[in-house]
Amino acid sequence: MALRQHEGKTIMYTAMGSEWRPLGHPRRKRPISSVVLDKGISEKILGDCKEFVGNPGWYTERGIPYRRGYLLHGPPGCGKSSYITALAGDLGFSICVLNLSERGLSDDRLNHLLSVAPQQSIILLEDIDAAFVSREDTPQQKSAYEGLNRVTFSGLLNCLDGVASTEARIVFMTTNYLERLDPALIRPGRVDLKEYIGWCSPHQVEQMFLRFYDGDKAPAQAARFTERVLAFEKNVSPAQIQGFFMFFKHSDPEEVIDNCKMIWEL
Ligand SMILES: Nc1ncnc2c1ncn2[C@@H]1O[C@H](COP(=O)(O)OP(=O)(O)OP(=O)(O)O)[C@@H](O)[C@H]1O
Repeated sequence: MALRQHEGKTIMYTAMGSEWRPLGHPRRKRPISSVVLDKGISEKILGDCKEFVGNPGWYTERGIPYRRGYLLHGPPGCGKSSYITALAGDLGFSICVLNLSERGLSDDRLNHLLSVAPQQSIILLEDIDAAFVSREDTPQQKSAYEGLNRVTFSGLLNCLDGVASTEARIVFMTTNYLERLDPALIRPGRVDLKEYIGWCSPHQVEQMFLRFYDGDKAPAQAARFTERVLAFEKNVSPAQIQGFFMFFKHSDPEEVIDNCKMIWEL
């Protein structure tokens, strides 16, 4: 009954004390095609996850813990969170969001939470760089973190290594700053697939346009829009383009093309 009620929806969980609670109402599944990534990236990650979820035997036969870690890195507003949400929907998984910087989240509590996470869920550790400083950072930077009741770096590594269960365990981490992460955190076994989710490529600009505008003229208009945007030689995120299209949502596509410099001004 509960399952049928949530069909077509993605449940987000947040940690409350030592348990997981649904965060708001289940969200309508976001189609994975609505997140426009550069060519091949979405297929690569989705394919990897499906392969993993569909082959428990491969892991047990080899005595390998049945878990897989992913890291999406890149600038803000390029679709990391949106993609993970859409991916969860596609897999029929829920998402357990953990904020490692949260005060009061000790190593023990983290360990417990990971072991009681709902079945068929993705564990999402967002902005993983904010929780820890790299071992190469200065003592001053490190001391800012001391004295807080928080997860320790080695505690997190232990928890990640210990996340083993008979069902598929998928952990996603995101960061805007790959270079700030300690190599120990992202070594194979903890992070098995790393993917850069970056500023829009020409392909993405064009696809974003086509998601908003249709009709016979749309392909030619999308090509012109892309050319104009690229002529500025500025980085642009899908979130910026989306915001721009929303601003012009009642306008004619030609007006949208003519005003594309506003992408960076809204
Ligand atoms: N690649 C994309 N395709 C379609 N929409 C996108 C894409 N990237 C971002 N958006 C839109 O921009 C907004 C912000 O995106 P999102 O939160 O997924 O970015 P993010 O990369 O996770 O950013 P941050 O690093 O700040 O967490 C969302 O409303 C989303 O719909």
